[in-house]
Amino acid sequence: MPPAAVPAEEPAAAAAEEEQQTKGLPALEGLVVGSYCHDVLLRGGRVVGETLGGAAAFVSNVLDAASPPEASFSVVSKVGPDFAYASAPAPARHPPLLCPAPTTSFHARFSDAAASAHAPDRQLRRVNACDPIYPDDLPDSRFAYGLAVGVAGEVLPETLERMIRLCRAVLVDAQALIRVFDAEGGGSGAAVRHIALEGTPYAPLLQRVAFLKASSEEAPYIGVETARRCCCVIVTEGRDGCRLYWDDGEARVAPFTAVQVDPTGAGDSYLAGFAAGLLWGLSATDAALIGNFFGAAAVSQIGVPTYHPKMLQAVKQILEEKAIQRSSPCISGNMFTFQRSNMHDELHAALQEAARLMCEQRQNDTTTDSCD
Ligand SMILES: Nc1ncnc2c1ncn2[C@@H]1O[C@H](COP(=O)(O)OP(=O)(O)O)[C@@H](O)[C@H]1O
Ligand SMILES: O=P([O-])([O-])O[C@@H]1[C@@H](O)[C@H](O)[C@@H](O)[C@H](O)[C@@H]1O
Repeated sequence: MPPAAVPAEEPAAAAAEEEQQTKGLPALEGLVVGSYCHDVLLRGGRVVGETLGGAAAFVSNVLDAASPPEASFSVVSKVGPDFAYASAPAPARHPPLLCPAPTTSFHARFSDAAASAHAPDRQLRRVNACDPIYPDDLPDSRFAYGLAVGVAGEVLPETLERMIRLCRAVLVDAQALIRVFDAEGGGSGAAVRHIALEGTPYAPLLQRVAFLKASSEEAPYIGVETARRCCCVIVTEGRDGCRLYWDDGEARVAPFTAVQVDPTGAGDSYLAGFAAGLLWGLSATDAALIGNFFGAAAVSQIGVPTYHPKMLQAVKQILEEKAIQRSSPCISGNMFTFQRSNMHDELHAALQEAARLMCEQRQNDTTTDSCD
């Protein structure tokens, strides 16, 4: 596999220039690109939740909670004048860019049928779409890592291309690349479908991406066997955890127990937890445990979760202890380590204890409504 963010066939001079530009970077600064949205959760035709959504909201929540102290990040997100989460009581913590178009909005319909771990758990309709994020909307700075996390096609191919130029390593959520939106149906919004990644303008960029994450529902559209030759592919499998595929290896990573009340944001929180794990210096397979942990935390609450301070303290302590064993954060190095380390099982067991705190918090919670 080539070094994470350097394209295999890019001219040496351009690669050298890019390397030069990324020297002197603020150690672990990140760039999150994707818009916030309004989520309306429906069950049996009844609204059971209205929340802040968009991968950027879930991702920034996890990065704020779990990144190492020296790591900071910027969010590039667009919303309209109707954005409902600009101020208290629960504002989006990283301010978005304001556009004349309305805020992107999704209706998520949950079915009553018991879902298997791999069945689609919701039908999504996009009701409003804000403006795309253009390359010029990105800051003129260099970043250690970037997360491309669009939900409504807002991360344009040229925007992803610029992210790849600005960031040493880019992690991409497949939902930013393969979603298409059918024609609006009588005010009820556009149905969300997937198309094959191959043949889209994003496909040639894959070899310059470090990690591509897809849910098991999205995985058939990205073509895991082809994609793993370009970058490390992560397939999340709901309550079964996840699998990683790189060019010459693969790994299954065990999940954490959770009481699922709302699956929204699990994939987003997973990706941010995974990135945080890399920032702490873990190998990809070990970092996937942090992804699984925050995925489980996301399904335990409706909307963007709040983390119990005791639980967060426990997770940070675990990561600090494990970080003592790291040589340098993988994300700021040239190469990633993929294999599980010999502390993988120990890390899982320690996080399982923190997950237990999360379940206790949930049991003490008086909320009775659930989307699941
Ligand atoms: N019911 C669950 N119990 C425990 N962990 C879960 C559950 N659902 C999701 N997760 C965690 O969140 C990750 C992402 O969830 P998944 O449903 O696969 O993604 P998406 O939200 O994109 O459909 C999973 O890999 C797993 O680690
Ligand atoms: O649940 P998940 O796949 O991680 O991500 C979700 C998106 O698929 C959805 O479009 C958006 O409205 C949610 O807020 C959330 O970002």
